[in-house]
Amino acid sequence: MPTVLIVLGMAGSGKTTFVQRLISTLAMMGKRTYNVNLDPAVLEVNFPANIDIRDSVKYKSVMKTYKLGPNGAILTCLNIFAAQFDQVVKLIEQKKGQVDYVVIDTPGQIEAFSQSASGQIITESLACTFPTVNLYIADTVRCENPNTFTSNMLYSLSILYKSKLPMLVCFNKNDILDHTFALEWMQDFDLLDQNLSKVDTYLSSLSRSLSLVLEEFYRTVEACGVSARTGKGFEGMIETVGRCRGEYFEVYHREMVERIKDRNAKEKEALSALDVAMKQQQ
Ligand SMILES: Nc1nc2c(ncn2[C@@H]2O[C@H](COP(=O)(O)OP(=O)(O)OP(=O)(O)O)[C@@H](O)[C@H]2O)c(=O)[nH]1
Repeated sequence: MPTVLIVLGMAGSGKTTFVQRLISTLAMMGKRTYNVNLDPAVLEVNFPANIDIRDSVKYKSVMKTYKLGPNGAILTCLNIFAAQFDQVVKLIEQKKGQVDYVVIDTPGQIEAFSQSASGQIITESLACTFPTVNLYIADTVRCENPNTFTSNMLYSLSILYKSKLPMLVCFNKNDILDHTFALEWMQDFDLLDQNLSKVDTYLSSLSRSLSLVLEEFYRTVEACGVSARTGKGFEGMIETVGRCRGEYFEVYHREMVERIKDRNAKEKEALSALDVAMKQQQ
């Protein structure tokens, strides 16, 4: 059964470069990948995509037809694609004996996928069929600012809660700046606090209060440092993905099946109530 890796991160964090490096590292390790591009607005896909959202929905014509701006058009393309996503799952299922990893690149604007209904539908469709792990890409250089570090941690926390799937935070661009400080901040609140007081603004005191809330999250989540540009840290990261896959089976899968069962039962109940109401009206 292949492991699905959903690559998410803020604009410019290096998602696409990361996906390219991930695919090439896995190939060098003798692993077979099935690659999916979910960014409808990208001009060129710089990795060998087996499925490309742009083959099904045309971003420019969606913009024109529905008179939408760039973000609205990305959301609409994802909605259209999510409605046919069961076909993508079927395609991957057919390949499951020939594939070790399914690698998914998401749109540049993180919220278009991570906070949208279509993103949730796509994630759930994959995760109820295959072991699925979210890879959150954070820009290490930007995280040097403790407020930006906290924003990234909050964002990944919100994705963890929304998707209820194992999460691996990858501090990218560690060829420019070593990521060890970020791992230390995740383990040592006092150290982060000292750094927050160096940039003492209203935002820092908010970040400080939020950091206490985040302590539990830091205990749950896996984190590592990588450079998508040089490939540094990728083999270790792939090893950690293996642990996350284990967690999916031990913790997350059972909860997901229960959640889906519960939702289906509620939908069935609502439909039969609607049926009764319509019959009474006739
Ligand atoms: N030094 C260095 N630069 C990197 C690394 N990863 C990505 N970059 C650079 O960061 C910039 C953004 O990278 P992308 O891969 O386009 O990032 P993205 O998150 O996909 O960007 P959008 O999809 O446009 O939001 C590019 O200039 C990359 O060359 C890295 O590990 N090290």
